[in-house]
Amino acid sequence: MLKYRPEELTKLPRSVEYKAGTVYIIDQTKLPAEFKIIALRTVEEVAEAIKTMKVRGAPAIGATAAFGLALYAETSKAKTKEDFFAGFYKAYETLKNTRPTAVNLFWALNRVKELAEEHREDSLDEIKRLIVEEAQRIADEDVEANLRMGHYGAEVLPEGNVLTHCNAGSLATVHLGTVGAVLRVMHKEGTLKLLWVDETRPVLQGARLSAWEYSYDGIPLKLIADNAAAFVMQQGKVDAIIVGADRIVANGDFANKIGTYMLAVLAREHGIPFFTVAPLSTIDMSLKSGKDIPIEERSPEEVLRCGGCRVAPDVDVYNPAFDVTPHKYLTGIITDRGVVWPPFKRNLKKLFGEIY
Ligand SMILES: CSC[C@H]1O[C@H](OP(=O)(O)O)[C@H](O)[C@@H]1O
Repeated sequence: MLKYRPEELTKLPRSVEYKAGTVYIIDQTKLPAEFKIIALRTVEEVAEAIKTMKVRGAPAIGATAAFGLALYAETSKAKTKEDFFAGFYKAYETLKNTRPTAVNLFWALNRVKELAEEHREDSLDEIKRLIVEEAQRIADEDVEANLRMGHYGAEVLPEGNVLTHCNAGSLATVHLGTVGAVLRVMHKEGTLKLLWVDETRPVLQGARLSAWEYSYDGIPLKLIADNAAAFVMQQGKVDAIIVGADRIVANGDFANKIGTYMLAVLAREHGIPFFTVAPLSTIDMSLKSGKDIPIEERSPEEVLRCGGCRVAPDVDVYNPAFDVTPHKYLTGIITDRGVVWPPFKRNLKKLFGEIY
């Protein structure tokens, strides 16, 4: 039973919206210094915003890409269906090639593409209308999924101090967050005593984004360097760890921001419950193991600089944006259809079998 509505859980606006051929996003590269909403008016601008992480976070990326297709549909000057679909597929490829790890991107793009193809015999105006409608539906469903996950997660996380990594908050989704929804419901219920926020080098999604959005909503938190997480756990100051996910595969292995695997091993060492939370649109049942997940490598500049200052000489850099945590370290997977417990391979298969 959902006790709270989004507006009772956060004062933030949605992270991405669409209106009449324009995609509006919060420019996350400007936070925390500046809260700025920017307008994206071409597919290329949408793609660039995803690539440069002006908008980031698996579900937010998916919804933004879907709105990119809506933007194409609503602004296309094509006179024939053949020309329209030629441009549609070009837009689809441009958006598909932005970032490789978060499966929500491909899930959202394919959902819109398949709908458009199913209605190829309809009028061009009807096809355009359906594309825009489906993109909006994807965004609205994300908010409802987050609301459900918030309630499910708050039921299973123990009362006390929670540690999180990166940002899987409202900014990483259309609204509320995945981790963010759980933390906000716990805060509402009085069961979240303190939130430990990992700064999350090199892009600092924790320090710049999580610290900003959770303090904005009044959640008590302490920001720590990534290297301090183990010490905080060793002092017995963490009662649970909850992180987002960019791709969960059929056996429960999952990709998430670099540094997640380290936390999982430490949680096991210290007997701390370790959860990931993600909607079904983040689960890729086509991959059997985490070894199959494509891991994005980003620019060396992200590591060579911090807060705009150069922090290292011009040396070789390895900058994987994600790592893969084996399912054996997971206590549970909080989804919008309930909590999935071990054995993950069997229970994920059962969950998807009941739905599809
Ligand atoms: C709610 S999914 C958030 C997920 O996405 C982040 O990656 P990035 O900031 O590179 O888009 C991170 O892995 C979060 O856990």
